[in-house]
Parts: sequence; C-alpha cells; structure tokens
Amino acid sequence: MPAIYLDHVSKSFHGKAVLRDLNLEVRDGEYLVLLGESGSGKTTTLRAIAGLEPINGGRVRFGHVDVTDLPARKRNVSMVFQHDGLYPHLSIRDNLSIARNRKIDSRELQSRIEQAATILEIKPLLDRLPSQLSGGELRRAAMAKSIVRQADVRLLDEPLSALDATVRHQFQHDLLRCHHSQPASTIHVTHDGNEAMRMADRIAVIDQGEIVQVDTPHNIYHHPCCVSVAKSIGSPPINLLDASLKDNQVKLSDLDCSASRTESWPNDCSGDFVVGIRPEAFRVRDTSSKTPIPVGGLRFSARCCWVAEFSGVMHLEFETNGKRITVLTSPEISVRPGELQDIEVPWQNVHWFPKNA
Ligand SMILES: Nc1ncnc2c1ncn2[C@@H]1O[C@H](COP(=O)(O)OP(=O)(O)OP(=O)(O)O)[C@@H](O)[C@H]1O
Repeated sequence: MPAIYLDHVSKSFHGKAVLRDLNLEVRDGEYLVLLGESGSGKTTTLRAIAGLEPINGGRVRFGHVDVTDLPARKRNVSMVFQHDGLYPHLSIRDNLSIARNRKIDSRELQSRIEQAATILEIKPLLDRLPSQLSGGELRRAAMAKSIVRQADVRLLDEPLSALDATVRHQFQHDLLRCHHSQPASTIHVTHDGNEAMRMADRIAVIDQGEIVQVDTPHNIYHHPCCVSVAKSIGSPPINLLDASLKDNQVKLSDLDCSASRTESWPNDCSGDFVVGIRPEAFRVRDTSSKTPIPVGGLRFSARCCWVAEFSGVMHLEFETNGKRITVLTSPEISVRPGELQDIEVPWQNVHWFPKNA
C-alpha cells in the first residue's frame, strides 16, 4: 500500500484560506491521527486526499503516483464518516456488497464480506437493516465496508464521536484490530487528544490549516513544539503560566515566585515566555512526611481549593495570585481544601514557549 504525501497543499473557501501550504507524509501502512480543534481544517484535508474537494495549490501523491488530478472514484480510497453512510433500505450484507471498488466475482465478494464480518464481529447482523443496529454496531458495519473495499488508503473522520464511553472504548480496539488485519495507510481525524494518544502510530497536529508538529504520541506529549500542540494533548490539560526571563532570573507572576538561571532554560533566554507544566509534573509536599522536597526546580506555595479522587489519582486545584493550577498526585499525599502547600516542579518538567511565537 502506498504512502500518502501532501506537498504544499492549499485550499480556500470564498477567499478564506483553510489549508495553508500544508505538508504531510503518512507512511506506508501507518495509522496516523490528525488532531486539531474544530475548524482547523481536518475534514477538508481528508476530502482533498479523497478527491472530493479540489485544491487550489500543491500536490497529493499516493506513493509515486500523483493523484491530484484524478477523480475520487479512481483513487482507491475508503472514507468512513462519523455518520455511518449505510443505505437504510438495504441489509448490512447488501450494503457491504456494493462497497467493492471494482467488479469482482461473487465468490471473491462473499469471501471479503465474510472476512470483514469476522474481523468486526458483525456476522449475526448481516441480514438486518441499519435501523435494527445500535450505534456501535453501525460503526462496525461502516468500517466493514472499508475492509470489503480493500482500499490502499483509509480515511476515518471522527469515527468515535457520539458513542458512549463503553462502546467507544470497544470500537477503538475494533479499529486497531481491523487496521492490523488489513493494513492501509490510514488517517484518523479527531479533536480528542486522549483518543489520539491511544490509537496513533504518529500524531499530526493541525492548527489553522497548517501542520505544526508530527511525531509519536510520546514525543508530542513530552516535547510539544508550541502552545497549541501542548494544549491539544493531556487530560487534565497542561497548565500555562506567564513567565519573564531577565538577567538570569525567571519570574512567574502567576505563581508569585522567582528563581535563578539553570542549564535547562532556553539558550536565547530573555523576554517573555509561556511556561507549560503538566498536572502530574508537580510534586506536592506530603505534610505527614519528614522528607524535604528535592532541590533543583521551581518552588512556590499555593492554597488548595479543590480535591477529588478519580480512578485512583488525586486531582487537586490550587489557587495562587488569582490563577488556578491543576495538579495530579497519588492518593497517599494527603491535602485538604484550604491548606497552604509547598509545591515544586523539577526544571526538566517545565516547557518553555516564546510568547506570541
Ligand atoms: N464547503 C465549504 N464552504 C465554505 N467553507 C467551508 C466549507 N467546508 C469547510 N469550510 C470551512 O473551512 C474551515 C475548516 O473546516 P473543516 O471542516 O475542514 O474543519 P474541521 O477541523 O474538520 O472541523 P470539525 O472538527 O468541526 O469538523 C471551517 O472554517 C469551515 O467553516
């Protein structure tokens, strides 16, 4: 199956640029998640690849083949939308039968339907109408169409949206099982950072029609290149605080604290920055412990204003200088609302982003 290349793709609607000089490579057989806020251009990107939306500039290639000027029906792409796209008057079997992209004999067709129904566990549903299926079953049937089609390129537009939590969790597994059983170069579109982290080989973050970072989920999480990428991943979201650096001193007015220069600060260090700190990067001093907080980080005091435990993790909110910060700790750390706490962040867990970059 071919890799997908978007080279300097641009697209405007009524004079408004929606894709701006967009470059992206999806490797052969890769499961790439395209992550971005609503309106950032995700669906337009998929439609440009599928040939459903003409582009204003740039090229789209599948491997060595330039498909920019090919009509959609000649691209061998399967697109799965958030709505299932099944014909309501046809049984699931008949919907699958017409999903093939070219004429194949009936034995081959039956074998593909059998394979798709087995992978997606919809065999008992084949003779039902779409109206007789649950939301999760409809998504599996829609995905089965893509297996029958045997497309080289698979485009999934918000395939997990509007499913309840249990079905969504199951369908995530179904999608990956499907991908591994019949690999295709795949783009899965979502605005949900957790979903991207769970599913992607690599994540491409799109912001206002531009790809701002492409990397593994680990690197996107731990080494975001800018504030928009840092914000796109993580639950609870990253804490973003104003900082200024001058004469080897950093001042964080939001935390009412300052500290001296260390090696981990940006090289070109003076001016205004936004610092990003993940909720789990803070260390809260356990008041019942005699062990001091290790040195080598940012230190400040803040008053706890909210405590709750979810799934064995303590979620704490602290207030300092009118700014709220979110902290995750283990349940062994005992903190109560109203208490003033010493908090530290090791320097290596502080992300620096130039302000207004
Ligand atoms: N056919 C169209 N005509 C005019 N504007 C359009 C058209 N299609 C999309 N747009 C605009 O292009 C921008 C990007 O839309 P797109 O659907 O690609 O975003 P998205 O990231 O997929 O958003 P969402 O997550 O909300 O689906 C939006 O501002 C949208 O209003």
